[in-house]
Amino acid sequence: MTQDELKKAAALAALDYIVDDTIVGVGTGSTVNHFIDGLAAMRTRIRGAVSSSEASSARLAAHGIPVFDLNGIEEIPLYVDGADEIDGRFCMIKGGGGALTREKIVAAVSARFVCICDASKLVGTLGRFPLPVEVIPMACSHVARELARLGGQPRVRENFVTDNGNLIIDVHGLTIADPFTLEARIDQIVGVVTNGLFAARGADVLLLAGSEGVERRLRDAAMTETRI
Ligand SMILES: O=C[C@H](O)[C@H](O)[C@H](O)COP(=O)(O)O
Repeated sequence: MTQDELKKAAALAALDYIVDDTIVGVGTGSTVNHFIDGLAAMRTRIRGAVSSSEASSARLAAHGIPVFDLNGIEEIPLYVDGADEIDGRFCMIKGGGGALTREKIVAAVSARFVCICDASKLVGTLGRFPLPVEVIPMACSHVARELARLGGQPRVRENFVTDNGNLIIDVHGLTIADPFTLEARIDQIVGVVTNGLFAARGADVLLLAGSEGVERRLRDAAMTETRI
């Protein structure tokens, strides 16, 4: 199977987690696009979605799925999103598509985070994928210097502006042994909006697609594994 076929398999497995008559939290990226396309067939069973990016909102709307403003929503039972890397503790690097801030916001108010990935995303230690950091434009040089002090090689993402009108610095060369501490440390740098480490709010369920099928891993059940 190609990587895209694996992404689709993981995405479609997440449809089993849909709760009828609720609002679904929807992430961003090529894996999530398959989820949105699958969700279209179930749109009469849900009230609609809260989206983490303009791109996902447009795709949801094109399928006739209502997209709600998060501020009007009290409860999101389920958030479905991909990741650039995920480790054994279900901490993730996200933001390869630049949607990390809205993703982190929607994930923060969702009861359950289901991460959908092809098997290449599972790593022992986070950091091979450059860590995205969203920054206020006027603080870009300051934040880059601070990130270099933490041991990374910061590079401003070229020709890219986030949905929030900010810039992304991708930090290369990090070996992230303690994602919880690093996430909090980077957030303390003045000018940082969000960083792409999702440790404090990691995934609850991982749907990992490989050549043998989609493996479901649960963080809170001592890494129980079942084939589905
Ligand atoms: O900003 C983008 C998101 O964090 C994505 O979930 C992440 O980059 C994974 O994307 P993809 O599903 O395209 O590999």
